[in-house]
Amino acid sequence: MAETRTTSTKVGEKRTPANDSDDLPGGVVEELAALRVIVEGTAHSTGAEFFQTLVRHLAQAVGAHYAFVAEFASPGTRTRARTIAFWSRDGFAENFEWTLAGTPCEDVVHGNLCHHPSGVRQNFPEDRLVVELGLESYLGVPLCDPEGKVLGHLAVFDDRSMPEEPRKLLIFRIFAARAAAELARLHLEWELRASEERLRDLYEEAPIAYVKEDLQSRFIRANHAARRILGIKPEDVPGLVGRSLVPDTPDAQRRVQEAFASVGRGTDTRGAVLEFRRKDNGNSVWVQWWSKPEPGGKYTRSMFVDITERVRMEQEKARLAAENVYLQEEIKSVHNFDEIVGQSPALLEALDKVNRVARTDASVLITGETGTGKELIARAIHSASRRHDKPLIKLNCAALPSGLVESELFGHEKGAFSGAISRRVGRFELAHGGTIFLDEIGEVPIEVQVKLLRVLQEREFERVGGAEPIKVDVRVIAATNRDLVKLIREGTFREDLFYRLNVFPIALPPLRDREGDVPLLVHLLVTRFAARVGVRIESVGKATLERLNRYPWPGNIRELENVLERAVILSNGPTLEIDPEVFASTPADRPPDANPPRSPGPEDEGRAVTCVQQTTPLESLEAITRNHIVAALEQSGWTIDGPHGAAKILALHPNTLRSRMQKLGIARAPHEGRP
Ligand SMILES: Nc1ncnc2c1ncn2[C@@H]1O[C@H](COP(=O)(O)OP(=O)(O)OP(=O)(O)O)[C@@H](O)[C@H]1O
Repeated sequence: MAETRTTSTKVGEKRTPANDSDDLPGGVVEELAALRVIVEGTAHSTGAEFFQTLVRHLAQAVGAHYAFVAEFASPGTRTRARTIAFWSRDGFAENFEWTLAGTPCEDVVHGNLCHHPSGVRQNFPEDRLVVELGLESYLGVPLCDPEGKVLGHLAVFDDRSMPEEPRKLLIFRIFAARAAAELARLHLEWELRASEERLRDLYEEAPIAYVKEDLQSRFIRANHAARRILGIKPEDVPGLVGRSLVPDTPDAQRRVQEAFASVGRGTDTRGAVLEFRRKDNGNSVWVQWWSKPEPGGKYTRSMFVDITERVRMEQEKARLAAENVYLQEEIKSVHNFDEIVGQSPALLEALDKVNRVARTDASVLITGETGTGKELIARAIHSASRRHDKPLIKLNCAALPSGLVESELFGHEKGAFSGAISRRVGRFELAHGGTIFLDEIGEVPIEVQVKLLRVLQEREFERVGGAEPIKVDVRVIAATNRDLVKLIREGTFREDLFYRLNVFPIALPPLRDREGDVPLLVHLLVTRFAARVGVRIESVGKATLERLNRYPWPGNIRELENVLERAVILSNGPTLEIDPEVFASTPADRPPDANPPRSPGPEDEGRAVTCVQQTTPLESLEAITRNHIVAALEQSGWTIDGPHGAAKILALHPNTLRSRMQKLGIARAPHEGRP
């Protein structure tokens, strides 16, 4: 083994170039030349290129055959190193990796400058490189970051001896300082890149949607969640105008305008609720959206979460609430459609049509005078149809101010939003799967008729104030007591709508044309009212029945119901009698064919009204009942029980009378004493 002299200086010891140069008489020129080489050679390069330039010039400057700069092979373990640039005699050699133990570099990476002027081969027989290259000498220095942490090392070595020369050492140190600075810079850059990558991953994979956009809502960046919610591909992102995905409905536009107006102020803490259409399939998505402008004021960072599911649930809740209200109204009205009474050929013909059409989905137009049973027939069609377990939704088009008919039929989008989506569901949506019964169809305002026509033709419509088409599967049954053909002539009813509705017409005969049906109806209705009022009626007087039969019933069955209900309330015994006076001032004695009563229309309002006023109670039935009970009480001196009591006069059980008095709020005035 050759004699070796090893110098080892701990990193951090003060060995400045100035100290070394003091020992260098006349070496200044060479140092300057070396410095120039290093500055000029590396000034414009960084990274791998910088290190290549550095090792080449270093080898030249110190007159060694070999030079390399190396770093730790993996940042965690410091047992292996790899070269970043390796100058070998007269060219760059391939970089390589090696285990530090048993090599001259081992001591260097622990923070020491090591100089082996000779004998390296003998001292490090396990080092393959040393042996292969037949090395004699080695000079190595650790490369540290500003905090003193060793990042790698710089070494020159030779197959000749390398005597200790302070001038060479100085040059070597200058190169080392440059290399250390670049290595430290690279490490910082890597760390920065890694942390940026981590942030990018976080941004990209975050479950919340993030978008960077300009104040015109032009997208700059959108993370994965944002792209997924809006149905956009990565290549769609740059330049996509977010607002172009907002549907063109007044409500959606208003929301987005308000949201962007508040961006300058920073959006409110609850987040704006916005509606978008997905770019890929046009489906509706709802998001809760927050946005904050960047300090420069040119861009804004937006963040949103998908709340479509929540909104749908709220909409469904609203729909169910509307349905619930409607169904409760329905329950309150008594449906006796199982009791269509009559055997007149005219009625049987109508019922035969009901049977035929019920099985189909055809639209039906029921015509007939008022009170002929049009609604009853509509219900009968629905309950005999395949839709019977779905709702039958009714709308009396004459019962609403014309301005409300449209929103009642089709629903409307409501503007205000304070945490919940508020919209009104129309009758058509409620009837989905079932039947809609449009009573008094002749009263539908002409402007709404177009929309109605579209539902009939295309089975779709938009809510008032909405743009989204809504598909429905609804069977339409309409009814009217007006002459629609006349309305068409007058220009208040659309002909095309008429033909759409009139696919299957059913004309209900007026009661006066239903021969033999009056006695059957009288029997049914008297039994029903007697049970309801709580009186016992066994028969109807012969003369009364005759009068009922002869009377032309301009108000049809509804009028018959009213007359009979009043008669039952006023009845005094088991045989129902009706005062001939009830019919006296009516056209009852007139032969029906001579001057048949017509249903009241605007053109003959005066006559019809007179007729109805004469035959129907002017007061409500409740008022009549009340007056009648009070009259009986006054006659009995407010005595309820006993042979001369009011209960006896009224043929009621005393307890029934008491409860009825309580219900109607009948009480004796204080000065009349207690009953
Ligand atoms: N054939 C019938 N048998 C028993 N009751 C009937 C019959 N037809 C109608 N009614 C009864 O007569 C009343 C009026 O019927 P409905 O309301 O169906 O008539 P309408 O033609 O729709 O009346 P409007 O044109 O005034 O709306 C209801 O109480 C109904 O139950």
